[in-house]
This record gives sequence, structure tokens and C-alpha cells, in this order.
Amino acid sequence: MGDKLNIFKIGGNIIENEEELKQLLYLFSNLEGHKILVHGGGKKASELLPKLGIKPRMVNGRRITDSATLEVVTMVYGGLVNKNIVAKLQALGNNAIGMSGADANSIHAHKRPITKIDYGFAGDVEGIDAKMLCNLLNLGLTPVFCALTHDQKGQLLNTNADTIAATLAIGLSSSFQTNLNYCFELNGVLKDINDKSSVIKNIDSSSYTKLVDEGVISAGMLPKLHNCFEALKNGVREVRIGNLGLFENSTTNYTSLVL
Ligand SMILES: Nc1ncnc2c1ncn2[C@@H]1O[C@H](COP(=O)(O)OP(=O)(O)O)[C@@H](O)[C@H]1O
Ligand SMILES: CC(=O)N[C@@H](CCC(=O)OP(=O)(O)O)C(=O)O
Repeated sequence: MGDKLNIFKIGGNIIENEEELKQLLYLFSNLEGHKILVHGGGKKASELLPKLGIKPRMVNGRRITDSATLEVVTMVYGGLVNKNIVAKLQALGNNAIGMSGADANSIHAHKRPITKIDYGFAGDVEGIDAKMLCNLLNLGLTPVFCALTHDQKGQLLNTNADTIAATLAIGLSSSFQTNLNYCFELNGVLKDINDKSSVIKNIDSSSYTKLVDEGVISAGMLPKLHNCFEALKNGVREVRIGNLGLFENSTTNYTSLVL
């Protein structure tokens, strides 16, 4: 098996918190070896859309993306958020390169088929160009992915950032020993959503089902955990959810997922 690869996905709340983002990028830039950062920005988009007269619409944690919404998320995710993070990593001495799925045709996707719900220009991912990304990593570059993909016919697609992170991790797990980290504003998956210290240390497939049935896990955490288990089932070595504790060596500060 090849070198280690650390993939970190950062969520909207961290992106919005200047101090936390600064700390996170500092810790990320100090990680040894190959690394990839994936960012969302859903919160920023949801704040900006109404200011432009567009109503944000989410169903099951996924954004309904009409053409006006697509224009805004392209500007926010691919422009403002991505370029800010790349510039900050450059300032920390990391040779970061901003990416969407369209850049270098890195992620292959198609428009989500219309079933009961028409999600509009939302992308479902098929896979990645692992060889090209290995080459980028071996050049010493740090790819920074936003939540946009394309259909290879010229259409950009809004794509959940958690899914992009899992897809990259799966696609690169035969070339690298891949760790996937979901970094958000809490220290992990909580047993009691009102008690920030109630972090569940380990979740396996059967305790996951139980936690969902008990209603402990809800909202954005549902698709996140689904992506975690998909990654573990498909060759990713380690999957963890937490906050800045993910960068510490202690095992107490985050949730580890096991099959
Ligand atoms: N048991 C739980 N533990 C922690 N967070 C939970 C739990 N159940 C639901 N959540 C919600 O999931 C959210 C994280 O999902 P999401 O907003 O999609 O993350 P991200 O910011 O990474 O995109 C948390 O802000 C929290 O409100
Ligand atoms: C299709 C879809 O839902 N796309 C997401 C992409 C951004 C994202 O995933 O942002 P967070 O990780 O910060 O939530 C959205 O527009 O909200």
C-alpha cells in the first residue's frame, strides 16, 4: 500500500467562523504528507440567496438548485470560499490549488434524475480521475475542492460536499492509505444534541441503525454518516467526525466510524 493521504472536509459553520477557520487551516497546513481539503459553504449560500431575491430551498439536506441558485452557488463555492481558502493556505506555505469537479475533469457526475423531487442542477457523482489526482498530489500540490461538479457536456452541477469528500477518498484508497475526516462545529456525533460533551466515541453499522431509530441522529448528520459508511465499505482505512480535536493524537476528541 502507498503513502498516507489525509482528506478533510470542512462544513459551512467553520467556514463562517473566521477564527476557527484560521486555526483549522493552520493545523491542516502542518499535516505531514499528501492531503486534500474539501469545503462546503451551504450556510453562506443560504444567507446570500435571499439578499438576491432567491428563496433557498432544501429537501432532505440537499439544495434544490434552479438556474438562478446555480449561478449564486457557483460564485460562492467556486469563487469566494474556494479562493479565500486557497490564498490562506498559500500564506501558510501550502501549495494549494483550487478545484471543482470540472477542473482537469477530476470528478465525473451527472444531473440527478427527476423522481418524486426535482432537485434541478444537483449532481450525483460517478467517480474520479484518480490517476490525474495522484499526479497532482505527487507534484506536492494540495487540492482544495469546492462543492461543484460537471456533466462533461458543459453543465455545472451543485454537489453535496460530504459526498465529494467520500468519493475522493474511495477513488484514491487503492493508491494511498486514506483517512477521511469530517470536521464541523461539534466535537463529534453527540448522544444528546443538547450536551456538547456527550460525544459518541465509536459508531458501527448496528449502533448507527439504533441511533437513527432512536432519533439521536437527524438532519445533516444522516447523509454525513451514510457517506462515512460508504467510504469504509469501499476501502477507506479510517473515517472520523469531529472538530479541531481531529488533529490531535488522542482518540477521545472525535467519533470514529467502524464497519
Ligand atoms: N447526534 C448528532 N450529533 C451531532 N450533530 C447532529 C446530530 N444529529 C443532528 N446533528 C446536526 O447535524 C449537523 C451537521 O450536519 P451538516 O450541517 O450537514 O454539517 P456540515 O456543517 O459539515 O455541512 C449539526 O450542526 C447538527 O445540528
Ligand atoms: C446539492 C447540495 O445540497 N449542495 C450543497 C453544497 C454545499 C455543501 O455541501 O455545504 P455544507 O457542507 O457547508 O453543508 C448546498 O448547496 O448546500
